[in-house]
Amino acid sequence: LEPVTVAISIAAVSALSGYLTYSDFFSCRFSECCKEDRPLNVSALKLDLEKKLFGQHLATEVILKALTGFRNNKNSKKPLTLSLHGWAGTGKNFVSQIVAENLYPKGLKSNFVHLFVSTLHFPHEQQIKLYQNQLQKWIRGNVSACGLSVFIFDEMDKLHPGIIDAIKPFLDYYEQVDGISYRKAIFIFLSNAGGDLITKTTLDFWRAGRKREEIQLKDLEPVLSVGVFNNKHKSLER
Ligand SMILES: Nc1ncnc2c1ncn2[C@@H]1O[C@H](COP(=O)(O)OP(=O)(O)OP(=O)(O)O)[C@@H](O)[C@H]1O
Repeated sequence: LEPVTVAISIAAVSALSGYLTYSDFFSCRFSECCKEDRPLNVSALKLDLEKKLFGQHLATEVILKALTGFRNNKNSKKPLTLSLHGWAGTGKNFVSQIVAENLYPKGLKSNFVHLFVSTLHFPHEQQIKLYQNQLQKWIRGNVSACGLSVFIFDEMDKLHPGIIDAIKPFLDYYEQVDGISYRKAIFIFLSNAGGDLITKTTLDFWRAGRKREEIQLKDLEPVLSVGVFNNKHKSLER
């Protein structure tokens, strides 16, 4: 290449990138953008969880740590998977909404946040094959459009094992699946399973005169893994 040609190419490239940045700025101002590299505002998420979510010190701690680590890691090896357990009305959907809003201002209404409710979206056992295909297409299509897509599955305890099998390939350590990388995606699973075991542990702490805030994840994990995952959720563990 002659020097003049190079200079023109460079000028053209910098003008083009200037134009792209400019148009990106405007399009993101007026419509929603998927900014995979935008850093997570950790203080805002912390404040939101501490101010809005009541009595769930473990969920607050774990979610904050997991999301911060995941979003700060430029080389995550697999998607972030969070599994939230508890009785009805303990705030699992509420906390997912807080997480979604901290990733995308539109929260659950964002084009990049997808909420599935087992009994609503996958009601008929005889349609499992169709659901599997549609769900896999949906996940694939949305992650290829936005790597930082969020998928929330409510009522996991009512989800057909076939649907869990359809989700599983996206959760593993793969560089790419069919040319798409799922390593920046976030999957949140909500379940009532184990709610009774969590309540029993909490009651045991109370009977022993210990504070609720003293309960640690290690007090619940063994109980949940034996009581929940070794039972109904075998297919998620496989
Ligand atoms: N820990 C909490 N802190 C603050 N508000 C809460 C909490 N738990 C529940 N709520 C309030 O109750 C509403 C219902 O809770 P939510 O739907 O999140 O419960 P859930 O655990 O998802 O229940 P389900 O298992 O029935 O889906 C929330 O929108 C929120 O207003």
